Amino acid sequence: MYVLFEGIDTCGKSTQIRLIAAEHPEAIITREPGGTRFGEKAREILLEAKLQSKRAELLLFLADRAEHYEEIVRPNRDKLLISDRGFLSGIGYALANGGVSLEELIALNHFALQGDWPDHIIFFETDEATLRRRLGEKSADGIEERGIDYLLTVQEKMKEALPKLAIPTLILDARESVETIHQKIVTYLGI
Ligand SMILES: Nc1ncnc2c1ncn2[C@@H]1O[C@H](COP(=O)(O)OP(=O)(O)O)[C@@H](O)[C@H]1O
Ligand SMILES: Cc1cn([C@H]2C[C@H](O)[C@@H](COP(=O)(O)OP(=O)(O)O)O2)c(=O)[nH]c1=O
Repeated sequence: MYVLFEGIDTCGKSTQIRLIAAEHPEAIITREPGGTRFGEKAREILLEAKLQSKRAELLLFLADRAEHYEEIVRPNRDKLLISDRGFLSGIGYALANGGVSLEELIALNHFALQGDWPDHIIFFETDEATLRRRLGEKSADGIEERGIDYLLTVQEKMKEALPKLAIPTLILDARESVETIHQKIVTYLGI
């Protein structure tokens, strides 16, 4: 079962993944960008967010995704496989950057993932006040430095894309307690 944890920065993805990892030592936990040797190098470049071409940035995220699929997802498809971000981030951030349509992004991601979409998406929705507070408590990487409005636009783009993807999705309110959210995820996934 291939599950994406999705949502903008600080919505609580890593916190929830850590709880599942502790309860399920057999789970394969991975992330995008990253998760492979190539991916960790790509991640360093991508998080600096210094590429001048948004297209180059998008293609590097997609190259990371294709390698991640081949090395991590495909061989572990039948295990509990949880990824901290995946192609929904790919779509949301790229739409917020502009210059590419949702239809093009679906086709590009279909290519990178060999048409093998995740089984479920766990989507965390946050709000401006929570985002502001949580971002204030951590040091920003290059992408986060693009600002609050940018991240809220990314969230809107992800929400708009979800119905077009037809992937079973659990939508969570990021403001709820860590334990409430955890229980909702465990019940939804049946794990
Ligand atoms: N449900 C929650 N309620 C309050 N604080 C939370 C909750 N989930 C996560 N946090 C806190 O918010 C911050 C960002 O959480 P994190 O899991 O790292 O988000 P993400 O992986 O989505 O960037 C951390 O300081 C974390 O402890
Ligand atoms: C997977 C992916 C991530 N991103 C962005 C989202 C994040 O800002 C960054 C990954 O950072 P990361 O530290 O993994 O996210 P978080 O702060 O939520 O823990 O890359 C894209 O722009 N496109 C993509 O395809």
